[in-house]
Amino acid sequence: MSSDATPVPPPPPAEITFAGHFGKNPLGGASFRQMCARLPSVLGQTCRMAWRIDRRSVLLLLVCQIVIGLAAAVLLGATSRAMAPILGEGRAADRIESALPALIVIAVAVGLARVTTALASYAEGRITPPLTTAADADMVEAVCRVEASAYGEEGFADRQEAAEMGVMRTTMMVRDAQQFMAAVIRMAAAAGVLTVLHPLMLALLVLAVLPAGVGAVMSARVDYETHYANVGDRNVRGMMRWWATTPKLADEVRANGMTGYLMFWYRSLSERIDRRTLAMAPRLLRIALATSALGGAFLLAAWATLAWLAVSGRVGLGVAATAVVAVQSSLSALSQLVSYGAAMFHTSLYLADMRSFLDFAAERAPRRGALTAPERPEEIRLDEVVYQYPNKEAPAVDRVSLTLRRGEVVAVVGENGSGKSTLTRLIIGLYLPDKGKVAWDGVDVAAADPDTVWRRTGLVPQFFGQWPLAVRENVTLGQPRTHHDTPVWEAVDAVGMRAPVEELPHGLDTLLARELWGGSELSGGQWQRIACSRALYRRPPVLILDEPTSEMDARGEHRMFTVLKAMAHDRITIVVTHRIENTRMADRIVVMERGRVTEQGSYEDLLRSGGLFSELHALSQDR
Ligand SMILES: Nc1ncnc2c1ncn2[C@@H]1O[C@H](COP(=O)(O)OP(=O)(O)OP(=O)(O)O)[C@@H](O)[C@H]1O
Repeated sequence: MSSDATPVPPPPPAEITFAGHFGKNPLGGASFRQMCARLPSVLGQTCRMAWRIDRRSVLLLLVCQIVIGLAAAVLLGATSRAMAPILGEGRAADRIESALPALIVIAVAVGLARVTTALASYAEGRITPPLTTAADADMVEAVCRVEASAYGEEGFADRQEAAEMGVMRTTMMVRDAQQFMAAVIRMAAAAGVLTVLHPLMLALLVLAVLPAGVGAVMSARVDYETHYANVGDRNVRGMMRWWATTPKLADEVRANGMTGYLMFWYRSLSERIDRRTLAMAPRLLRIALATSALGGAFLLAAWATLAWLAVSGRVGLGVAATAVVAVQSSLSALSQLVSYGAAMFHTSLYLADMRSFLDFAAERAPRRGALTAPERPEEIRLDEVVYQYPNKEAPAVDRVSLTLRRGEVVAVVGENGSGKSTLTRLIIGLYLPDKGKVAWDGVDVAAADPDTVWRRTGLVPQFFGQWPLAVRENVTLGQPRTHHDTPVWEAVDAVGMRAPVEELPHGLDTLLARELWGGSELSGGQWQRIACSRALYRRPPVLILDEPTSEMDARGEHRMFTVLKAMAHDRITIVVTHRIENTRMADRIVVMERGRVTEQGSYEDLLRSGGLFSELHALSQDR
């Protein structure tokens, strides 16, 4: 029986899986043969990626592999030649002397193999870091370049998380491929020698190692299944880790007593991930035991066959001794082949996720057309514009027709969720309408190169970046207009931030990141002023401010609107605001309700009309 006195248990984290209808486990229907068949394509993919990065190192790596293989073959041949005199009749000194040429060849082959192995690892070390950097940069760029609407698609974040694993695996893929190739070459050399001795030996050896190969691939499969089941949870856990530990939210977390819940939540999620991982352990153990037992039995048979061949006189003692070396060598090469083959197969699964995400992102890169947005648009016309977010029942913006003119300041007001922010994003082409048209001086934004549109826009969003960069870059966003700081100071002045910036330890050079060594922090309102200065610095022909003064003091707000008004004559300015008093400065006010524009007009007109605007105004006065 629960009562108000018994503490209510905290809710556990929601169950999240990557299995939404866009996520498809590539292992779902793959057979063992199909999986093995992936290896050549992974090898090819690795080669192509590495070739693009550093051809000389790839060539060096290939030459090294061939030399290592040849050295292994020469070593075995020379061992066979040395064994005959060493195991023969006569004085020890004479036997060693006649084996000497072969022994020297062995020493040279061993030395050569060591040197080339070192060179191969040097070449691999040169390829891997830039390869990983390239894969990582490709990922970041792919995400930065997609249409903003793609972020809302189901499975986007989970697919991205799965793809990140592919980026991490690139750190191992060249080494795995190199070791795999080296094993193939060593195998070929040893197998050649063994086949000459007795074909049965080779067959038995393959049988001895094959179970381990099957086991490694089966284990990789189980491991990937676990990874796949955990992708969603790991994604959320990673995000939650940031939210729980970032200094930006430290006050909220502490003062609201949330630490306990966050830790419970984090641990529950981690334990759920661990439970899935541990549930796989018995399966992995069964695979390991079965395959080791089978492999051991076949290996025993291989040694027994060799003993039988030697005892029955079918091969000489010298040949049998060489066979021992060849068996050992091919056994280790086969094990290497199997374990790196499995590792490559494993990597291929993650690379497939990475590839599929990059393709998914490429399909969502803007493909709008080659029209150029006008340099300084005279008017932006919205014609029956409709936009609905994925998985939403109703459009956020519904059949809106509106004309915005240069020199005009338009204020957009309306209750929370009425579609104001979405409307501003449609005006500047961040989203494209599902129906209807947004045109800048007649140029359809949906058919214009988005870069030409965004070169002409400045946006202060509700949630703006507090970039861990210097003050200067926080204003210019890395797009300086001049070699000197005059325009930066103008933008800083316009929002009343000169004195606070001058008081910072290094002025415009001060790093705005308290977490980083030497960084400083601004207050919430000061950050918002900096965000506004960014938009002013750009001097854009289309300026959009979404609740730009929500955190500012009265002086800052007054200053901001005065500046906006002063610079409004040669641009289209749109201000979204909840402070009805602020709309006095606008030439026109647009009122939104449930995605529709229900009223338009001047401050006085709307007050008189008795609609939602006058109601909101009355509420704002009723304190
Ligand atoms: N990224 C998104 N994905 C899905 N739905 C969204 C997204 N952004 C907004 N919405 C939905 O679209 C509708 C309009 O949201 P919008 O942010 O445009 O409203 P708003 O008028 O700016 O609200 P506020 O005054 O709270 O800022 C809301 O129902 C909201 O839930």
